[in-house]
Amino acid sequence: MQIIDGKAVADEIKKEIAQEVAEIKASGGKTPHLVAILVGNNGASETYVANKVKSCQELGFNSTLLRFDPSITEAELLAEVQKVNDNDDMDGLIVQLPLPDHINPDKVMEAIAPKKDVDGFHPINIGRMAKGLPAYISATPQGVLDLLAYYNIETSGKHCVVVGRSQIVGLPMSILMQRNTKIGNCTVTLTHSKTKDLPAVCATADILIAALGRPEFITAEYVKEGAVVIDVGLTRVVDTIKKSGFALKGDVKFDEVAPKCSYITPVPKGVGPMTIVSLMKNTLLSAKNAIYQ
Ligand SMILES: Nc1nc(=O)c2c([nH]1)NC[C@@H]1CN(c3ccc(C(=O)N[C@@H](CCC(=O)O)C(=O)O)cc3)C=[N+]21
Repeated sequence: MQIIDGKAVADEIKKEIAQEVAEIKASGGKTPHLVAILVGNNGASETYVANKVKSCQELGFNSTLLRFDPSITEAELLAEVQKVNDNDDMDGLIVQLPLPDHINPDKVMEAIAPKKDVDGFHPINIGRMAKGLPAYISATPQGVLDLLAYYNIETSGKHCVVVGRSQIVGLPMSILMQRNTKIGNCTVTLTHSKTKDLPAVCATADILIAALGRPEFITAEYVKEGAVVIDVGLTRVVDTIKKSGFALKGDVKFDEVAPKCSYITPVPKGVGPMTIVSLMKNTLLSAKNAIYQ
């Protein structure tokens, strides 16, 4: 059994990106600029956005954090998105989710110019990704692909079971794993809350990707001997012993599942750090006009 070290892989890729950005700057090219919009003050969102801004600083990117009060109207937020769309210096825009209930996230995602949609959430990018055309691929699924590639994990012909059909992880993950690409060519089963006999279905997986958002839901009975298990879950659970008052839990009950696996990602330091790296990579692609000319 091998534990996939997402943090170490992320750090290595970050070094490569920083090197490339230094070269771009030295030759007078465009410094990548990522803009993050944060509405309200959700504790977890604060941490994630702070991590993104910090990564920009480490890699030599410019970054702008636009914070808005939770009372901002949908129309006002859409106008703010438009301002970023119209600003040629700004290469990438992410609007941190979740948004307050009175704002429709789909409307906001659709308002972001596809060429600045480094989250890969715009219908154009999802459609282009599904067709195998150049597109921004959403950061978490891209991070999972990069981890599988880094560890030379064979995917072709394997049965991949994805648990969870979210627009930002489960659904794109299932599309990516079946594509005719180096990491791909899986037979994919996308499971969700209405799936019958979920433990039995999961137990047929060569590659099991857990992205349902329920802490420690995937126990040993869901896992086949020798499977590759990728844990995308990240839930804050109250833990009064911890200084922060919470512990981070994945969707997989690590201690009982790990002994059965060939490879497994931990939480934290698994998929999470790769998500941020993917976002940085997409922002660099945007600054280079590599996806949209
Ligand atoms: N528009 C938008 N784009 C996103 O990409 C997006 C989002 N909204 N909303 C929330 C999710 C969540 N997400 C994470 C990013 C980094 C870590 C990460 O760095 N995790 C560290 C630990 C972080 C910690 O200590 O809390 C780890 O797993 O080791 C986790 C989760 C991006 N998201």
